[in-house]
Amino acid sequence: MDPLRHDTSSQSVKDTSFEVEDVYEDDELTLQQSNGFAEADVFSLQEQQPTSRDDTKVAVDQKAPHRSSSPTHRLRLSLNERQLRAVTFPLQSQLQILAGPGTGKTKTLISRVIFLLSQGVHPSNIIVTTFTVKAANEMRERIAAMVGPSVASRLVLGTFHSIARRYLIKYGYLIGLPTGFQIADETDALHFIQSVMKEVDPESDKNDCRHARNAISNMKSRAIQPSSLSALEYTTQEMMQVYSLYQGKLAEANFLDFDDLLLKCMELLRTNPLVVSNIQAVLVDEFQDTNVVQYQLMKLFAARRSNITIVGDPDQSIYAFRAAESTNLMRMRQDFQDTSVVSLEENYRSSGHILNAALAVIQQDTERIQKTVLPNHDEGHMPVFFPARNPYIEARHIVKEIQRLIDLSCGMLKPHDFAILVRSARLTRPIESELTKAGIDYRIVGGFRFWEREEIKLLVNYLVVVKSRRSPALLDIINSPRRGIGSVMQAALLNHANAYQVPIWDAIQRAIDGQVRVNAKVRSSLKQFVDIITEAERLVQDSSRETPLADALDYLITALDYKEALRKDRGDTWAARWENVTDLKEHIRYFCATAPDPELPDIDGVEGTKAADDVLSRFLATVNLAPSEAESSAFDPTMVLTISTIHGSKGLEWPVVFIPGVYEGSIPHALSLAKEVDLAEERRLLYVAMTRAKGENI
Ligand SMILES: Nc1ncnc2c1ncn2[C@@H]1O[C@H](COP(=O)(O)OP(=O)(O)OP(=O)(O)O)[C@@H](O)[C@H]1O
Repeated sequence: MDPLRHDTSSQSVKDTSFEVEDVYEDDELTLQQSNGFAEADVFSLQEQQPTSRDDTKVAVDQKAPHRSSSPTHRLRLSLNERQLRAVTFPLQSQLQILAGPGTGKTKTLISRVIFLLSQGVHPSNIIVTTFTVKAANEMRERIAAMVGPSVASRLVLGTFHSIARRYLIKYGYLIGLPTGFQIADETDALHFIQSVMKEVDPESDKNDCRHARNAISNMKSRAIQPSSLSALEYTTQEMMQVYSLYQGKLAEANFLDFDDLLLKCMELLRTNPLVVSNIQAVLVDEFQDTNVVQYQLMKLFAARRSNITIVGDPDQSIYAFRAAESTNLMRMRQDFQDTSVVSLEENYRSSGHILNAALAVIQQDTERIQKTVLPNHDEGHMPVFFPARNPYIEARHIVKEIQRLIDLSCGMLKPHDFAILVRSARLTRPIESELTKAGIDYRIVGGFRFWEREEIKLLVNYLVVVKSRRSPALLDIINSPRRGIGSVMQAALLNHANAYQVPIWDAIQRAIDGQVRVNAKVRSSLKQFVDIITEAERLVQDSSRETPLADALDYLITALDYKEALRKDRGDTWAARWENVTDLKEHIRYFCATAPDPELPDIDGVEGTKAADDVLSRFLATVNLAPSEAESSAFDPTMVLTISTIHGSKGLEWPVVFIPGVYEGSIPHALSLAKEVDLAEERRLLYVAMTRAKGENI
């Protein structure tokens, strides 16, 4: 048998007696067997189900001298009894690991992946979904530390969106998806909506467009198609028309928006289940925040063997505004009647007082399912409530406290041990200015994406247009940096394109050829613009170059005289902006040097497309799917404090956490006060924020 192809036979813990060497060619795993024990043996010891944690340790310790180097052995020692039970649960089962914050859900999920590998499941037959790209990267690193990077890199691990994209790249043709599709980010999607809204309702403004965008995305995350009858329960006839035209625009330009990635993948797997016939296990992190479509995708991924492990905490469901459905937990139990539930109860993160304070918040929700969360640590210090009269006093207090704690700990606590978690981005300004005054370095994550900075977005938009001339980003870059193609000229090009039903790019070409009336200066600017895009495209496609994408970016920066343009137009901020551009250059060089995810494995009986995923498309996809900051790593990371939105802090932890702006109108948000269900989500939000804190002594 080719070890790197899939075993399509079913497996269970009990019948998997072969050793890992038998299954993989990968050196990492076989090396780890050099002590003479198959990993499967190590874990199958757990099948004895020891009666207490101490018993477990004794049983393991007796064997320890023989296998102290085994990663799974080390892993097993670090798990408590319930975690171990969840980790070693039989294959071919459906398991919900439900637990409060800091109880080791993520750790347990990672350990289960290691367990599955030790049972002979090939990494490319395991799908693991995470909620963010950052979480996926961290998880892959932690798994790689135990089984080696080559095995870890073969896991199909990522967000639902990135996994869906990988399937569509390889098999999208089976549902008629043209190759080379691009992902429409929020700005692109809004552009498409705007052009549609102009047709449907010429009076519409930006707010209407945003409303339409949200309404459509909401319908898509419930798998409601423009044609479906039930749609009218959610929206109006006019909105359905906008939805339908919007889909047409996306298709015409060969774009998929974020929701489409999931919907198209669902269509692919429904009509061609063979493409996931190799999948032996599906694991889902942060299950409480999955929406209907993601739930369906999970089922489709697992269609062949129904081996599903999910971890979640209904109390941490904070994405209802994105149509996340905490009812998916019940749905799963209905769909899979044999679903087992393991609950973890010990909180290893927070000190007793922090945990109790957080529980006092969440327990106000009388509708929630009660569950036990017990502190594993001492009580520690009481959390502090500091009533501040205004945000400036609050910011000064926070920064003083940080300095005091660093001094008090004689430097044991460093800036990276602190996080400031905010309800919304606008709360950070006074805090940032106090931190700057105090000389404390900080990074901002979640909701303030590097990629959304103006100077970065512009260069990325150039690359988008290099990839796809039909991108709506074309109008964002045509006069930026300024080249005399102002709004009147742009409107003329747009009118021509609409009148002759041609893309704007063609209208530009026609203007250069003299078919559209423009003055000589504009013509020359248009020509210069077209030449820049064409040359950048040539460079990207030049396979004789080592780093064609990085070379194309360097060319763009030079051809646009970008440094000078920033200096001229961006006042005092130009130097900081130029630094970001330098970071982008470095990031792209690094990206070019990093190997892409290995291709999804070939499946017998179904042809996959090859080489559709060029370097520029891959880069643009990582930009679009990136959750947070790309930070310059020029400084000492321990000296950098974190500012994050609460939403962006999911799954993370710090010794000391500050939560500014906890007052009615902020948390809970003013818009949530009227409805109990919204209020409950606000409580969960505060609960998530509070439970990120470990306590200063931990
Ligand atoms: N059995 C254990 N023994 C010691 N420490 C543990 C154990 N299980 C988990 N931990 C530690 O507890 C902390 C929280 O673990 P983890 O992040 O996996 O929890 P979680 O349940 O996913 O948290 P959350 O849902 O709040 O993000 C981590 O520092 C982890 O290393």
